[in-house]
Amino acid sequence: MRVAIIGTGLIGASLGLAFRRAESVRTVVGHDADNANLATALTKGALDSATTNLTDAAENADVVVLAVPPSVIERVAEAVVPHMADGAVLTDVGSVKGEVVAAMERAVAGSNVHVVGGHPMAGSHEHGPETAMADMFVGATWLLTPTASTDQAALDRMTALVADVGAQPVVVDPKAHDLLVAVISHVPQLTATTLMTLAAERARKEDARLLLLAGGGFRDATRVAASNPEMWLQICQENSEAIVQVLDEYAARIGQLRMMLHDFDSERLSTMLTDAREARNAMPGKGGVSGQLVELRVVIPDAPGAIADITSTVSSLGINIEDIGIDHAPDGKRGQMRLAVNGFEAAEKAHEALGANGYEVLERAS
Ligand SMILES: NC(=O)c1ccc[n+]([C@@H]2O[C@H](COP(=O)([O-])OP(=O)(O)OC[C@H]3O[C@@H](n4cnc5c(N)ncnc54)[C@H](O)[C@@H]3O)[C@@H](O)[C@H]2O)c1
Ligand SMILES: O=C(O)C(=O)C[C@]1(C(=O)O)C=C[C@@H](O)C=C1
Repeated sequence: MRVAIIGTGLIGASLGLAFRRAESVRTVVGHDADNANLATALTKGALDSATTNLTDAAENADVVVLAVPPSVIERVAEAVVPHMADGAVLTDVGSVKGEVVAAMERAVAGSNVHVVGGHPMAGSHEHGPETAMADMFVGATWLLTPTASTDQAALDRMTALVADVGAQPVVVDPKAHDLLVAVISHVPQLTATTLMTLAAERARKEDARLLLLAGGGFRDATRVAASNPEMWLQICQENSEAIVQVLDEYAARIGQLRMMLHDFDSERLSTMLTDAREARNAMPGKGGVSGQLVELRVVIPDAPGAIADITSTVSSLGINIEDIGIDHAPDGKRGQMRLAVNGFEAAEKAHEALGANGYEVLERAS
């Protein structure tokens, strides 16, 4: 299969790297309006070939993936469709679907090109091809958003392609998609933004040391506040209706929480904290992991080879690291590495081996 990727930024280049390892993909051609991003994607090995001409990229492609910002999807779709092969599939990776899918369907009207909207639930707060990763979609959910007019064979083709890059395809209606992601992606981003702004302003006005005090909790809760503002402005604009609906509910819940604290209603507060804890612990982990994920927190010095020593100690036991992250201490001299492994037995073994190598380890179900 020949695939064209339009927009070789973070998601487009990651997809190119993943496609080039996928069995069903023979050739990956890329185009980007920014020549530097196109060249970086090519150098990173995300593309078999690159072209600065948009319509050349779409020529003879079996699948064209639009990995551009949501606001330009319609314009780019209109430009590529007349050049696409008979029966080809036009898809996208945009974070919003209702309006975007409708725009792509308008662009294919009268042609024999089939639209299947898509949205990988994986990414990062970074942007651009420099931080692209071949494994970005492994184990991630990939939402596919057919409509009443979607061709079943095109949906089947996209389902197989998504599975071929290691993701889990999930079919959902475009409007329903927008409300779902408002809850689990868009409002969380705005919450992180609000929290970060609050802390940064207090640090500026009251105590400059405030942000130095931040531990893993604040860092985890605000990571996505470092995302690309231009992209989020577009996401907010395109999904404002659903976001406002969820923000209203969120604001009402914050109001209830405030009242519980004001009146110190320990019973209701305790119920809320307990329910949230249970829901968080029951959250499905990384796709493909059938057992209980257990997190090991390992204190690491800021020294060459420390990360490699920890990961090789665990992998030499034949234990797969399912997830990994590092929280840096504000002084930059130490940090905590978070490793998730599958099951308590594996966690015990890894814990013991790391302890024997002199590392301080904390273990908990994740
Ligand atoms: N970043 C994430 O975590 C994430 C996750 C899932 C989906 N998405 C979606 O993926 C899409 C791309 O996001 P990204 O994070 O890769 O952004 P990015 O900024 O890294 O990449 C976008 C690329 O599109 C290019 N581009 C812009 N206008 C263009 C045009 N008219 N023609 C050709 N190329 C053009 C840019 O030069 C850039 O290289 C967006 O629709 C976003 O909503 C992002
Ligand atoms: O930063 C990350 O880890 C993300 O995966 C980003 C994230 C998300 O909210 O989950 C952000 C927007 C995209 O549409 C999909 C993914």
